[in-house]
Amino acid sequence: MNTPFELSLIAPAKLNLFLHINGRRDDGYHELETLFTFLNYGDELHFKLSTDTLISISGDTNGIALTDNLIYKAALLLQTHCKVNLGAKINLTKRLPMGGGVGGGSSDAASTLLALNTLWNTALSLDELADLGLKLGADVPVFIKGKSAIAHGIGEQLEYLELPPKWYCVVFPNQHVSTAQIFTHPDLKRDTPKLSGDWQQQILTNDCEPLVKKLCPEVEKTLQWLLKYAPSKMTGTGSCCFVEFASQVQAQDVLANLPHTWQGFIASSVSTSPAHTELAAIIDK
Ligand SMILES: C[C@](O)(CO)[C@H](O)COP(=O)(O)OP(=O)(O)OC[C@H]1O[C@@H](n2ccc(N)nc2=O)[C@H](O)[C@@H]1O
Ligand SMILES: Nc1ncnc2c1ncn2[C@@H]1O[C@H](COP(=O)(O)OP(=O)(O)OP(=O)(O)O)[C@@H](O)[C@H]1O
Repeated sequence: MNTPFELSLIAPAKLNLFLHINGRRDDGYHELETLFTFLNYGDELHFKLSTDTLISISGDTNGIALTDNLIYKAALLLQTHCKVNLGAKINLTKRLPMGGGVGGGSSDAASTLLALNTLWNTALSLDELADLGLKLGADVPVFIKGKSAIAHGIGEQLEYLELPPKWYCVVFPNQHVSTAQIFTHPDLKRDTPKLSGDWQQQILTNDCEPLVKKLCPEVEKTLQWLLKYAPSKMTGTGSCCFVEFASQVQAQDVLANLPHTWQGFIASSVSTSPAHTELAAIIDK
């Protein structure tokens, strides 16, 4: 491969198909077990190499200050860690709702690490990138590794598995939920026993759901409305809710009937992150 000067990469959404909280560590982080799948839908990032060391972001920055943006933080982390004397001009097309539980910020950070590791020729392994990514957020490693998995620990210990592809309708009830607020709330259920035996034979829930429904009536309304179509669930710490189907038309039907006050999208799930599929195609050229 000739090292490219620019490249585009998706930052896909994730869904937590279940999320069990098993306890709280002394540092405040929670021990959890959660099933991650990736969606063929996400933010779009474009990276252009620059020969100075500046890192800039244009496009849909949505009022996030440059130095708070997880894209910038990821780029700076890799630049510093590998002592890179190059920079990057990064453009963001934001499609994933922020504070929606679909992992947009973490996925942006992961795709930035993956793309710049190629453009800057830093050649870190996925394990090394995932270790760096964990400094930015508990969800970053799964996006770096790019395979559907049950995560243990705080979300960084990954047990990979293939999942059959499904179609999802994901609904954002126009309410942003702060992950930190949910994890610090006294009423959060934190005592689900760890999975043992075949996880597919067990009752799988999202332990954040009862609390988020109480704090955000709009989430409760969304889950109720979706129930007309299929069993509804919330992803991560909310606020997005989703229903699963075998076919695209069923997911499309839900989206077509969505009340105007909410936003939604449909997407198919994939066991390999589309960021990895796209990057492999670029590297193979
Ligand atoms: C709940 C999930 O969305 C499931 O996918 C993630 O585990 C959250 O991952 P994330 O957004 O990357 O999380 P971070 O940015 O690391 O942390 C956000 C906030 O959630 C809390 N947090 C996060 C993950 C975890 N296992 N326990 C926690 O208590 C942290 O205290 C922090 O205040
Ligand atoms: N590039 C970015 N995209 C989205 N959010 C960002 C970004 N950079 C920083 N943030 C901050 O991170 C917060 C959480 O963003 P994100 O959209 O990842 O939430 P989430 O989908 O609920 O994540 P998770 O499910 O991982 O908890 C935002 O409210 C925002 O302040």
